[in-house]
Amino acid sequence: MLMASSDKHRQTGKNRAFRQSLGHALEGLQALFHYERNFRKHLLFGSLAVIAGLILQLTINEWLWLMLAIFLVLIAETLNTIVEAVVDLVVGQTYHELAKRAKDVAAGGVLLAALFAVIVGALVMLPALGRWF
Ligand SMILES: Nc1ncnc2c1ncn2[C@@H]1O[C@H](COP(=O)(O)OP(=O)(O)OP(=O)(O)O)[C@@H](O)[C@H]1O
Repeated sequence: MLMASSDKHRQTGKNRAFRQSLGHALEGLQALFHYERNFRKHLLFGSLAVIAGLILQLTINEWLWLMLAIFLVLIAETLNTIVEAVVDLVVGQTYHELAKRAKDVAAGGVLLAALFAVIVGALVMLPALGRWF
């Protein structure tokens, strides 16, 4: 369930300038961080992986895989949040089978991305740990 955020200017039309588009995109990231516990959790895991990568001195290829895995999870969280918001907007508190399917599928997408991140994490970190010791 998502919390509604207030739009100070109540804009419903198109953004007029790049700065305005960027501002709204940053507001979106702020909302993700503020309202989505799972997004914060994944951001924390991603940050820990980056710290581990710095300590283990990953190669450029290992960094690329790690960044792909981290951003994939965060983007999946973003899509999951969009689905939750739109479903809640459409059905509100009403139970609906399609609302359940949409939210469960969105959550499944996050799970797939998280599995990919665990696999990449293991494939990248284990050899790096081997080199470190
Ligand atoms: N309107 C609805 N109709 C039917 N099932 C729903 C509905 N809203 C939520 N659900 C079910 O409850 C689950 C949790 O929904 P909720 O909106 O609370 O997600 P959430 O806990 O915020 O998810 P996440 O853990 O991904 O942040 C959904 O995955 C779905 O199975």
